[in-house]
Amino acid sequence: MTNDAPIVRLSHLRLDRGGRTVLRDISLEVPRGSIVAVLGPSGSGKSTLLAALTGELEPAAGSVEVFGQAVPQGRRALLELRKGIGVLLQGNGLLTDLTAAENVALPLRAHTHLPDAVIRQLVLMKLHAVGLRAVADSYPRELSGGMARRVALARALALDPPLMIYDEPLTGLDPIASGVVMELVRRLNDTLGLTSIVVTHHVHETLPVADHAIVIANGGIVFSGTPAQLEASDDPFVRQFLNGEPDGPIAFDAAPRPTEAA
Ligand SMILES: Nc1ncnc2c1ncn2[C@@H]1O[C@H](COP(=O)(O)OP(=O)(O)OP(=O)(O)O)[C@@H](O)[C@H]1O
Repeated sequence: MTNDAPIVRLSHLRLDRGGRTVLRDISLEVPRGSIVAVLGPSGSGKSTLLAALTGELEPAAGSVEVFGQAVPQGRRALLELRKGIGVLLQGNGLLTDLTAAENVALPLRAHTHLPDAVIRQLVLMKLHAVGLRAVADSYPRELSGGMARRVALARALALDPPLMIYDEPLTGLDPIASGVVMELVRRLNDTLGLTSIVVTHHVHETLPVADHAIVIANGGIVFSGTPAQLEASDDPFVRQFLNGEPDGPIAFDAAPRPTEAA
């Protein structure tokens, strides 16, 4: 792929789950080096969109390209693709009986044949990148929530993936820890030359570090533009979402919605 080709390209994508259309006509290009925020209320389909990026969910229509290629369907090709995508899942997913360093080493042990001493050095570099080299030998229970999230981030970076996906990276964090994590997301993106997709309903913490934002609601994209354009939008969907209002044009899960899939 050429240098200016988008890292991710979604084209008229439709995603179904459980016989129901969750998202329809989703088109998005994520340029190399950018941070794109995917925003939307609970149940709007953010995790479903991520599942399509990692190949867990096949498109019902349209296409998903990552690194200039359609997301493959074969197991082996998918594993290869996923090595290039660092995922920070909701929660930390740290193994509690392993130290921070041992947690960060897991992907290196699973996917490389590097000697232990080299793995240790790489792990310390990743922990240094998130400002936590000093806690390499601490266990997750000895870390604050924000520190544990950063260790999980170091683990997601272990294999030097060009694309990072953050799924609700701020869940359970206080405002200060949230600020630290989001600044880290921006700094790592820029210093390591990454491209990042941040899926979240934490709009106000995420917009300051994002280059582009989309809002999904009612099964589709209701906004796509810069954070400044989002803040200035007077679209009723956008205003309802930004202000966290229960009543408005965004239908929440309790309301039935038409399906294409059934
Ligand atoms: N495996 C599944 N089978 C059937 N329906 C599903 C499945 N997973 C999700 N859904 C439905 O798809 C819709 C979107 O869910 P999704 O988890 O993608 O939303 P979300 O925006 O990530 O929500 P949250 O912010 O609460 O995590 C919901 O209505 C959900 O009930």
